[in-house]
Amino acid sequence: MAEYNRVSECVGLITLRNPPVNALSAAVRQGIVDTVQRALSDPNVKSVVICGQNGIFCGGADIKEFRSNMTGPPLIPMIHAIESANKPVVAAIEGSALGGGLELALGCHYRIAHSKARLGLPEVSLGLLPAAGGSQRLPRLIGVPAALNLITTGRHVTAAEALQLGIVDQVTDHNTVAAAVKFALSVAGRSLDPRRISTHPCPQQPDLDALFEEVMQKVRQSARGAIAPIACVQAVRAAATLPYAQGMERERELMATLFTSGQARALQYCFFAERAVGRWRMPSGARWDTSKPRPVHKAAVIGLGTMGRGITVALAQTGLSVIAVETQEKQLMEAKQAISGMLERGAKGRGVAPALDGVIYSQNIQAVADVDLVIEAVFEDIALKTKVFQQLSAVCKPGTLLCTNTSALDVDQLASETPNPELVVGMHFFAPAHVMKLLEVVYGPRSSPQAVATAMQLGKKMGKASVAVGNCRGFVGNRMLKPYIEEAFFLLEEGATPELVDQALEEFGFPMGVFRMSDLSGLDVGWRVRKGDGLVEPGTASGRSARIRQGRRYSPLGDLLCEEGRFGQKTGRGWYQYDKPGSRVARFDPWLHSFLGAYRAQHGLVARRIDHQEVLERCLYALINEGFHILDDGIAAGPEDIDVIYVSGYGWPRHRGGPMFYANMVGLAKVLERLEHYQQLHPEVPHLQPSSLLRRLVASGSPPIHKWGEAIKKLHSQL
Ligand SMILES: CCCCCCC/C=C/C(=O)SCCNC(=O)CCNC(=O)[C@H](O)C(C)(C)COP(=O)(O)OP(=O)(O)OC[C@H]1O[C@@H](n2cnc3c(N)ncnc32)[C@H](O)[C@@H]1OP(=O)(O)O
Repeated sequence: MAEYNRVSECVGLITLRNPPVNALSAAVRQGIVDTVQRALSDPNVKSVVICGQNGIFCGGADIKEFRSNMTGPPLIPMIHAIESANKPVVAAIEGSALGGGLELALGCHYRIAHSKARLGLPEVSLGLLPAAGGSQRLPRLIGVPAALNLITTGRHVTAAEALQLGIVDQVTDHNTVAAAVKFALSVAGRSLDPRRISTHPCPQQPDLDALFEEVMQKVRQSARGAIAPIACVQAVRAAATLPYAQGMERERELMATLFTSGQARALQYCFFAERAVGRWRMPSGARWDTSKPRPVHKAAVIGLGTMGRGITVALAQTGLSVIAVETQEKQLMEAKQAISGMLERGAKGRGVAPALDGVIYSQNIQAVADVDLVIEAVFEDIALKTKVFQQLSAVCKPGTLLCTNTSALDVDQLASETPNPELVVGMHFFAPAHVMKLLEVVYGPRSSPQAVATAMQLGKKMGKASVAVGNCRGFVGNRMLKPYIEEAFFLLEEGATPELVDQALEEFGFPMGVFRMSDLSGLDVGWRVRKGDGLVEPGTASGRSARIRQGRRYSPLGDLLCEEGRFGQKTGRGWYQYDKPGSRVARFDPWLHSFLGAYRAQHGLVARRIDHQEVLERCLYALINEGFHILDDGIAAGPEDIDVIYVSGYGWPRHRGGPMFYANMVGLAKVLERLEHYQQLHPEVPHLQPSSLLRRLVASGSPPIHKWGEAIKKLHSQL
């Protein structure tokens, strides 16, 4: 797993070999220990170069090993032996040097990077800290503020930034290993004392206490309950204030707490879940590895409202040519200006030229005749979308994929109105579409595997977490959101306040609770949907019957607020009040509280004390329960799909792994027991009725989440 060669007569070349990312598995660590020893004991070798095979230095510790009994030589003494070597050791960094990979490089005496390489200590995103000396060496090398920034965010830096920060000694555009070997020859015999980072003190920093206080405050705020970023600050503080050996001891203690934490498990689960969703499969048996995507060189977007503009930007930023169509001239001009601005700002942030020429604007749908794929993003109206799809079917060349950006409409119904339903898929983007990570790729029973593969590949190119899901009302994300929101409304009826519900959810880790989120997105959105469903009635009725609609409990609270013109932030009033329409700071609204009191009195409801635990259990378990229905229905292929959707699109705290992972952590039997408890109290609420899949999983001994797939298959085959 680490190959040894002597090159240029006197350079020992060690090559890490562990595809795909040369992770530091036990075998690789053993290989490094052995080959370093061999190089150091060979009198013909004057210096050593460490590189990785296949254009990648090292992706860090082997994350898969963390959940097993770790064997093999430990990283810290291995890196220490390299740093203590009496011959210069040079890291030749191509591709990535991340986590333990960068820590290994920091143990080397010199670092040469290819200009396209990326370096970073992303352990924080796995619920850990750089505990192979990284938290102690990096601040000594580049100073406390820069190290804090890198270690607490986990961000990857380019080779150019790494050079500027002083992480690497040289950047090359050519063969990195050749450059490193040449460099190693040039430094052979030089004193290595100044190159051993662990022996340096951290560069002086004025007002160290104030700096750490400020950073800790910022980190606590943005961490939303995650513990790793805080431990990272503490570890860097140890580097800044303690001798190296004591700093290492502190690093070890902090890591010991993180390593076994539920948060680390959750974050590592998210890492693998994000990769697992790319290996999609459909109930028909079609799969990612047997379905070839079509090439897409040219795409079109129809309708340039907020969503269409964001989608155009996201497509153009991948380098595709995009035809952007809007039939009204004024709207087309406004959209062109807005899209150009977004492209320019995006390009500035990424230090590249804006892809302004990549977008052609047109008022005429005929302009899309030769594109490979169209994303329709007109208003959410089935009649309008059907008309657009029929026009597209007539205009586009044969084989063009027709995608609809919808959050609610029936993709299959739309497909059935076109001559080639196999070419139709849904692409549910989230606003703003060029920023939000999530994309639900919705397939109907008639969508071809090739259409799904193409949409999934396009999503990946756009940098989205793309998840293939079946077609049903609300798809996965919004379908699960419905019971969550409804429970929040019921809690208000029973005595909670928007402040209490939001606080419980925000302490859990959501960036915003239900009501602040509803104020942000606009109460009228849900009102329109409920009206469409025939649920909204004039708000004069009172008593229990007014709160039962279509045979189930219903809370008209949201409708009543809308009748008052309280649509949220945009009107300056919603569940909270705002200084003026469009303001973002939610303030307590006495009107709302007396309205709730009057509402309860009118309906004969007596307010009771509701605590955070009840808020969490009712909102989250109702949402999770719907997730089990979705798995049972085959709408999502596995719990990872649901979890990625929730973490990347709905603000579910990543350090809690997603709703299904959370249920697994809490214990399926406990979730079932609490749902049964609330269902007994609220028999008129169907979404509290435990899903039969949840019951069956509990009855089969609550298998761990990675075995649910197997268990579901087995349970289905028994039906
Ligand atoms: C008490 C113990 C003390 C231990 C001290 C530990 C201190 C050090 C800790 C660490 O190093 S933790 C790991 C830190 N490294 C990372 O977080 C990097 C993770 N990887 C990536 O960011 C990316 O994979 C990449 C390296 C940038 C490559 O990206 P690319 O898009 O090219 O490929 P992917 O699809 O992401 O990955 C391919 C394949 O490889 C698997 N994989 C990637 N990194 C690791 C890893 N570090 N360990 C194990 N496996 C890894 C990934 O899951 C993919 O697998 P498949 O999905 O194809 O099966």
